[in-house]
Amino acid sequence: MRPAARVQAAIEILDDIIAAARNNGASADRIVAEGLKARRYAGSKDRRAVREHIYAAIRACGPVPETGRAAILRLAEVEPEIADLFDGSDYGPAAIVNGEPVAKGGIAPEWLEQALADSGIAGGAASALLERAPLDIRVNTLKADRDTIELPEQGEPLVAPQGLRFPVGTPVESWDAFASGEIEVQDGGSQLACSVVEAKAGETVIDLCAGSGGKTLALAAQMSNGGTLIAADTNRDRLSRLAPRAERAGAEIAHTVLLDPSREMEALAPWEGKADAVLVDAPCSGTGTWRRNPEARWRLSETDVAKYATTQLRIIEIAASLVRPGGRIVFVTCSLLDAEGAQVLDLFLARNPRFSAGNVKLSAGSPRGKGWRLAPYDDATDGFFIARIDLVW
Ligand SMILES: C[S@@+](CC[C@H](N)C(=O)[O-])C[C@H]1O[C@@H](n2cnc3c(N)ncnc32)[C@H](O)[C@@H]1O
Repeated sequence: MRPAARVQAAIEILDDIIAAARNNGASADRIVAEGLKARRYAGSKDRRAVREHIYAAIRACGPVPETGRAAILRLAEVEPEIADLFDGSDYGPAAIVNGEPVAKGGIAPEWLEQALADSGIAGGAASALLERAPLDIRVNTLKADRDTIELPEQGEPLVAPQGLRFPVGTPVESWDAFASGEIEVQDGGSQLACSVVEAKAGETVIDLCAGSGGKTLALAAQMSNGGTLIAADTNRDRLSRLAPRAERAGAEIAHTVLLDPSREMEALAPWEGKADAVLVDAPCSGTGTWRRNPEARWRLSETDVAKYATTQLRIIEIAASLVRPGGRIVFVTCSLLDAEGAQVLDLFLARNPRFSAGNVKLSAGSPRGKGWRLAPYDDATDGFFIARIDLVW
């Protein structure tokens, strides 16, 4: 494909991404994969170039653009060489017309940019939300150790005790150490959030929103495979992906429990008042993970954020009925909005006087309200709100 044809392909695929974002349709990743598959004539270099144009355009537009063409024209403001490819040639985009609509730049839709600013994320801190994320792994201490593991490439050690960082695109999943479960792909921030649980061998620990078990595996390693580790979630599909991962990682203690979304305690009754620690890695808007999923910001509404906050509070209250006196809850969201972090924590503490905010002992991040925050700009991790909540009496 000629460079101009690649730009036209990006415009067409962006049109589908924009329509899907407006109608809650398929994810950008899936649309890009399908759009490239449909263009059989595109070679691997073409595919890479089209994909890069698409994601660069998504990052360059704040609010949802009207069209794919307007999105690429916005990208051309940041990367002027793109404008030269609007040459009206065969299979390329038509020449630019004076006064043609160009999508708006910025970080996100206006209301969301404001909500982030109100939560202390503005300027460089806001732009950093859209930078490309590096590739982090966690060395699985059930099978190896960061100090002695031998890998095909040398990673940069992270603040997270077993974390290593590699450049984007490093094929870690094809390494022997991945197949044998010695390493897991996990953002450094996510590793730090797990470390706040301080899970120990012999304890009873519940990962209440386990999903496909990224954090469960880290907890099993913390517990040296000793004790009781429950991985619960309401999503059958996600939870079913945990078993093969746990097997590869040698996480023998991880036991899955599928929850009914409105009657979670029915399946969790055996652990009522018994857990030493409950991790609530709650569903959220994901503003802290836009580096990996920049189109997510086009799908959010203020109502969504309010709904997430309500769900988060509900799930922490479920966790509260699971911990034993002296036990702890670790509440985590991958969002930088206070509405899904510090404010939810305040509300929970106000409604549950037997609990108090505990110390988050991390060597990265900074305090936010009664909790802690990791942010791409300051900490070079995904964005997280993390709080420890202790059951004091
Ligand atoms: C942020 S994701 C968890 C990611 C996972 N902990 C990991 O590290 O890969 C939030 C999870 O909460 C689950 N969830 C939503 N409502 C829930 C509920 N009422 N009880 C438990 N889990 C719930 C979702 O299905 C989703 O998998």
